[in-house]
Amino acid sequence: QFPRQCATVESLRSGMCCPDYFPVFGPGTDRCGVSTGRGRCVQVTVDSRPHGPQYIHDGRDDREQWPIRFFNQTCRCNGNFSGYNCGSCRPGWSGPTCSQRINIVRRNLLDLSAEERRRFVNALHEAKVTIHPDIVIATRRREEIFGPDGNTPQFENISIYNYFVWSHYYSVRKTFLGAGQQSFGGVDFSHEGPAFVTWHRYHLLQLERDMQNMLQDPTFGLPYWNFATGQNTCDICSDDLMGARSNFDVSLISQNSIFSQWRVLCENIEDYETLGTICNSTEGGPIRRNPAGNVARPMVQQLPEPEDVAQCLEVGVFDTPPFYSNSTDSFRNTVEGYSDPSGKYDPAVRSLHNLAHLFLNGTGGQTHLSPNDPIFVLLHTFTDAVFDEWLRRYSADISTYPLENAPIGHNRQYNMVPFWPPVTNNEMFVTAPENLGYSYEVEWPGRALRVTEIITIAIVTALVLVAIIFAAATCIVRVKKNKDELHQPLLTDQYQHYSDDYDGIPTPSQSVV
Ligand SMILES: O=C1C=c2cc(C(=O)O)[nH]c2=CC1=O
Repeated sequence: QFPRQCATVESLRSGMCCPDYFPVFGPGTDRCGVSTGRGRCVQVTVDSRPHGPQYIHDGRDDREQWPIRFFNQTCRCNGNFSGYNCGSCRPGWSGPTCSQRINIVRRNLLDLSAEERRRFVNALHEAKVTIHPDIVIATRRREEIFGPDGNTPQFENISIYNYFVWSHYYSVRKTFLGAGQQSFGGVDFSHEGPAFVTWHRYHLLQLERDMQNMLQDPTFGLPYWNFATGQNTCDICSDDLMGARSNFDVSLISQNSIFSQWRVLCENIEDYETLGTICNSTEGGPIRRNPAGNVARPMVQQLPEPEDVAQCLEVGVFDTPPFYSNSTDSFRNTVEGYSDPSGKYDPAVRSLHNLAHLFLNGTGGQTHLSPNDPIFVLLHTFTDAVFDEWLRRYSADISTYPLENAPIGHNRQYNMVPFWPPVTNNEMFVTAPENLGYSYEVEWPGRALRVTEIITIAIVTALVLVAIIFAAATCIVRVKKNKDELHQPLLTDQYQHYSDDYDGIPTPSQSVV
């Protein structure tokens, strides 16, 4: 969440997090790369518009008006410069002056060659075991951030992949209300609201960027899992991809997969909730996964259908009041999966993204843990591909993205929790190829016809056929009539013939047909 340089008593006390880019003349002399025009240190802007009624504990949570409880000054970068010290480029740009356009292609995981699959799996594992070069995480709430002695900032190093896991946990954690009091769960900074799509988009961009830097490969792109197969099997759960099922325990991953060795972060949810602590970088047990194995909930034993994606893309309004998990006719609530694929809200339904999570039936199906299963990355790139297609089809119409009264964290101008430097939901509401430097190699299913459409087409076809038959019959009758008229001898000729050689028996030319 915060740059290592800012995890100090001085930085926290001053509220300034503007690290140097290249401090030739000593610390603090090149904040935000100011000496080379990269950026400068400015006041943080926070969203102070009202949030929706779901959150009732204002003043009790560090994530309110993010990131003001920790820092009120940050770098603002010029042009295409970006990052915590303006030392990197905005997504879609590269080069020493960030003036070269780049486009990263996100492909279907199943289309990767054997060598590409191997490289992707290895890259994920490297991210799991490589300490994040820039970022550290807070392991205590702001109230306790200086530690028991009041002078020891409570931050920890974390690996690149585990930071991805931790960010998701931090965004969904309950609000601690004090020892002996039940933590408040009616809060989620990344789900059940319009920020669902923008938050997860930035979450993926950040992992992709971190992995590009780690691999020193600026072309590295995260693949996607097209989970809308309608099947009751996980087609990417093979040992060359996300790991097959173990032969020894149905809910574990095969030992032939590196992912069987991964250990899960943020498992001790009861501790965090009762003690008011925060998940740290300590890992616990293995990833659990039992696709289609939830016998108690048959509805989540089958993945979404291709048709569901097609239908969801027909929902033309981005979000609808109350901008929550009970919104109806909302594209966001439909792709998130609280509405049925046509957009109708139904509390009993789980579809698209939610259904894919629940189908996994294990670590990947529990919100505070789900990114621990690497399938999360692929499930969300596909969800993001659907969002991007929606943005393309509807010209990124942001008019129904609420400026206020969305659940806390979800207003258009809210800085997404817990990212640093501050980035608003707004900034992710743009088409990816043109604005964020990546695109999806994907073909969208055509939409099957509705019953009313089938009936209309049948009626129109029948009417057209009747019209054609009628026209043809009229034509035939006319032609026949014309022919008859042509073959009808003139009366005078007839008289002539009869009078010329009449012998009482008409010749063939004289017979009347
Ligand atoms: O990790 C997640 C797990 C989820 C479960 C549901 C549900 O609909 O019950 N939704 C989820 C979202 C997640 O991100």
